[in-house]
Amino acid sequence: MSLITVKDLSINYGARTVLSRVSLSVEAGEIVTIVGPNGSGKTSLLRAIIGAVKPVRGTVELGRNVTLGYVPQRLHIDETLPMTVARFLRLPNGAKPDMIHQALTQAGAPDLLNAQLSKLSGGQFQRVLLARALLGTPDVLLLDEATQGLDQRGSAAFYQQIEQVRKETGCAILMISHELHVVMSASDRVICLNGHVCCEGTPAVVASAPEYRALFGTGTGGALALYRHEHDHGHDHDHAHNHHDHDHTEAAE
Ligand SMILES: Nc1ncnc2c1ncn2[C@@H]1O[C@H](COP(=O)(O)OP(=O)(O)OP(=O)(O)O)[C@@H](O)[C@H]1O
Repeated sequence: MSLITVKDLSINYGARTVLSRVSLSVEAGEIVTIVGPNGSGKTSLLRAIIGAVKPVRGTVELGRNVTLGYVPQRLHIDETLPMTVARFLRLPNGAKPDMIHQALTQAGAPDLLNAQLSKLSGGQFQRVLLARALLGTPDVLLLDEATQGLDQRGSAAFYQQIEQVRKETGCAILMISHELHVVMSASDRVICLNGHVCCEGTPAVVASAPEYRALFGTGTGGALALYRHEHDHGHDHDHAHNHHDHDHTEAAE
């Protein structure tokens, strides 16, 4: 059984449909990356998986005893409030010091224990959020654009840490990223989302799919083009749509 099975999921905000009939699954130990333009419903999908958004259609099923760890896109901390990393990590469930130490070590930040949250750099803060998610010893780690605001070196280091976490803990990872050229190599599977699943498969398969190229262009410069691009490719054109090795049916547009 899959760790996560999303079937035919649709999400509306008011009258607006932001996700339409999305199906996907996450298997043990794999790294799956979701890419897609701004506003394509990536965050909404993760939030539906953790149960924070209620879908209007479809289901999210977790495998038996599967636990999720969630690293949000951003978290606002009151900067005037003095709080150490240790206290922040102890807060939700009263984690024990040795668990906190282990989680920080796995997140690549064992030295931050007594640092003040407000003094951390963006990269350090992301590692603390990662440690917080790891405290629950998750079977699947969900990461929402965890490297936003980091420079390229910082985000490459963060993704290396993620691969290290998978190696050490065996957990699966479902992450959102816009840094395609960085995550492509670190992903077993890529899902390209734009209100619906445009295409999915191994990084190589997705990179050469016409749906993906229509959104991202080709080459590493495509990541930038993504943010200027309107979703203007049709799904009833005469070019081939190879929806590789998965069984979802194309969502109605
Ligand atoms: N709580 C909400 N109420 C109303 N609209 C929302 C809500 N949350 C998100 N939206 C809208 O739904 C659409 C999808 O948002 P979502 O954050 O899921 O996309 P995204 O792909 O993660 O975007 P980004 O890459 O910018 O983070 C956006 O147009 C957003 O403005």
